[in-house]
Amino acid sequence: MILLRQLFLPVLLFFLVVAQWQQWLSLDLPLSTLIALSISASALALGVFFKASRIATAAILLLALLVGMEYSQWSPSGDELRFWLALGALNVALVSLTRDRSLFSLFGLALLLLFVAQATGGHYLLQGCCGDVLSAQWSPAAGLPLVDALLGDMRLSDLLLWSSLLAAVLAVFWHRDQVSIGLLGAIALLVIAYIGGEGALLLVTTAIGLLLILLVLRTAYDLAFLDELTGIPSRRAYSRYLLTLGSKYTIAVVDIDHFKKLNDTHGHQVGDQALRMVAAKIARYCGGRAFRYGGEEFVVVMRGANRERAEKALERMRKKIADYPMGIRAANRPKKAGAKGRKNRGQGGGRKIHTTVSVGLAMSGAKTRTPEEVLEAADKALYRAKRGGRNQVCAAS
Ligand SMILES: Nc1nc2c(ncn2[C@@H]2O[C@H](COP(=O)(O)OP(=O)(O)OP(=O)(O)O)[C@@H](O)[C@H]2O)c(=O)[nH]1
Repeated sequence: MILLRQLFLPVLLFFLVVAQWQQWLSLDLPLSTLIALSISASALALGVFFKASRIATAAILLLALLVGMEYSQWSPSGDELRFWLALGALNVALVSLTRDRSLFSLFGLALLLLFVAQATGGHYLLQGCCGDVLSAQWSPAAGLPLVDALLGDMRLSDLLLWSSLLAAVLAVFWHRDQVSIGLLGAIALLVIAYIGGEGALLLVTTAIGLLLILLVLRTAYDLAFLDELTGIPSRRAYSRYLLTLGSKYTIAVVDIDHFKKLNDTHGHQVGDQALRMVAAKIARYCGGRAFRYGGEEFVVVMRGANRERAEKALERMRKKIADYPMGIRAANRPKKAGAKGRKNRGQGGGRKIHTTVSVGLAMSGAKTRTPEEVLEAADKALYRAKRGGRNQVCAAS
């Protein structure tokens, strides 16, 4: 597999050179087709590069559709085009339901083989024996009026298309991530091509290619700038955000109290759970931008240097965290579902704990001109909050 991964790009380039030389591929195409092809190929390359295999696989399907249209002698009827679009949409939905795995894994190769088998099988079936199947409609089934009403006017391709939309919606609920939302968007665009026919195809494939590129870039951005554990922006994002600040701003440092004790008493998993809970509350109630600075420390940046407003927001945030009863997960929590598993899940035997935070804040001003100086002043204020008994907000004097 490693050899395959390393040889992928040279082999692809070699194939392109040979294909051009042998005139299997011609670049003598309309500009709009070349643009659509280049955008889809770029989405594929970015997907492979950033290991976003679901996006890369969707790009492969898109390229297959474009290449099929442009390079084969195939000029599809309306019914045929709708069939291929619906089959493409179904495969995108299938990809959306899977997890990101390397394209060069056995699973990735099996998926590619499945696409090739579908393309060849479908092509020969439609050209050969079974072209009629495309225009065939549902024949009423005895005693099933609801099914008849639902499937009444549907052709095979309609059924494939609606199933793919349904599967993609399921994938969104299952994964709850932006890739599955993006792939649902790609299927919605395929629906437009399905309705618009050949005239809409190039525009739609170009739009899907652009959507896939944006999706890879967004995923890469999140990898670089979001904290993996808590999901809020990381220290790197904080450094970037500082570059956008004007001269008046407030920085607060938020630190979880007695976090080492919490880890020692309940274990690191519960510690992580507390970090996630606190991060979510800070992001929601802090009144500015929240970042995980490192360990159990967060920073909040607010535009403007209004001490009263900042203190009010941070005090509310502190109280929300202190009042939140966090149900702790039992270390011996059963993995399998079942009556016992359900009873203990998320409860740690029914126990709730309360976590508190201490906050120090400082504003930019005559003595604190740079963000580093403001952060240092906020850190000193935090130290006073800890010394003063924790679970409080202190402002730099
Ligand atoms: N579970 C978990 N623990 C972490 C993580 N990062 C840092 N820690 C722990 O955070 C603890 C920080 O402890 P201290 O700096 O002594 O602070 P504290 O116990 O909160 O004490 P005070 O700040 O004085 O209230 C250490 O035990 C670290 O192991 C993490 O990502 N997950």
